[in-house]
Amino acid sequence: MAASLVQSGEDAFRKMFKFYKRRNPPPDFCHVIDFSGGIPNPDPKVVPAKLDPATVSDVEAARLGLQPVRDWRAFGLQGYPGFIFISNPFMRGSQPFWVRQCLKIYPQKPNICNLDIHMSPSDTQDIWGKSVHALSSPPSGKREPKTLLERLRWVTLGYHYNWDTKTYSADHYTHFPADLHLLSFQIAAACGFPGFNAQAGILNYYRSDSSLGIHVDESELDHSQPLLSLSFGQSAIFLLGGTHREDPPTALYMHSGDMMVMSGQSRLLYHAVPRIVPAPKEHVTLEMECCSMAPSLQDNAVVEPVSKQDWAVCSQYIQSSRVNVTVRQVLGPGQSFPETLDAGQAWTGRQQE
Ligand SMILES: O=C(O)CCC(=O)C(=O)O
Ligand SMILES: [Fe+2]
Repeated sequence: MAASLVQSGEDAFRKMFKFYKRRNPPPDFCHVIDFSGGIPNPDPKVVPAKLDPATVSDVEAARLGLQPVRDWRAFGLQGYPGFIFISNPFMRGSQPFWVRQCLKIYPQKPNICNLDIHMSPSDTQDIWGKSVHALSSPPSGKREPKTLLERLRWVTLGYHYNWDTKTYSADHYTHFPADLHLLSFQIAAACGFPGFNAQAGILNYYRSDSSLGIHVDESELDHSQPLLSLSFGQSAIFLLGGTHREDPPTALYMHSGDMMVMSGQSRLLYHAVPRIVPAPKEHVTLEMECCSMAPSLQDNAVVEPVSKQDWAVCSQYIQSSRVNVTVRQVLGPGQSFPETLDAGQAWTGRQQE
């Protein structure tokens, strides 16, 4: 049985991935679980998840642009212990701040992005600044070269993930953004993981035809801490599989503002994003009302108002794109990288090959 699956190359996960990626004819999305709204056809797998509202005060949540934890709509999935889906817990008008951070701030140096591979640091120094003019101008009708922002595919934060060796290393670390660190700390605390320490982040930038292949995130050395995932902009079909690559997955919609927490037995599950789909209209228009947000902000808020100019660029970008942020704790308390995993040596070795 296993041999025939391997021969045909069509195990259940790959089959499902191809099904949802297909353009012609487009797939039927009727089996994709949608946690947003009232869940008109509740899927029997979906169960309410219990959070811990006492761990995050309403004031602390509001500083980050989050609703009080008791109002969050959180779900689990039968058969996936430790998986928690939080359906957009952001206060209306606060997503634009996080979108702006993902597009304008987090791609800045010393963070690392895909463009660094073929460009010099001075060329990738100011991706936002070099892109805003073209992105704010009305289309000229001519074929314009893509801006750096449009060519951005990934950014790494904190311990920078090495895509070749699939490792993190002690000597490849830069300061993790404090605002995202605090947001992650509070989300994890509400989900029963007090003390979560965001040490690495990967931002993925998806265009409408992008996808992300089947993988498991296992490079972190401490798997007792959850993996957090936040999404903004257009929606995605997310496939959540099992502990084996070929296990059949469950398909979920991930909309703007939605969060996933993969913990416990679900921390090391295979997953993939076969397709980006247009966001339901009301999600983007209502949730992204940024200019009405300013009066409701507290004095010590982390979330700041986004200027009209910045928002013009961000809103144009997310009309056809999705940004996903995964946040990871790499090391447990007191843990350090083993000597043998010195990525400096591993890296040199590869270059000499
Ligand atoms: O885009 C997503 O929803 C998933 C991203 C992901 O799996 C990753 O960055 O490891
Ligand atoms: Fe992943």
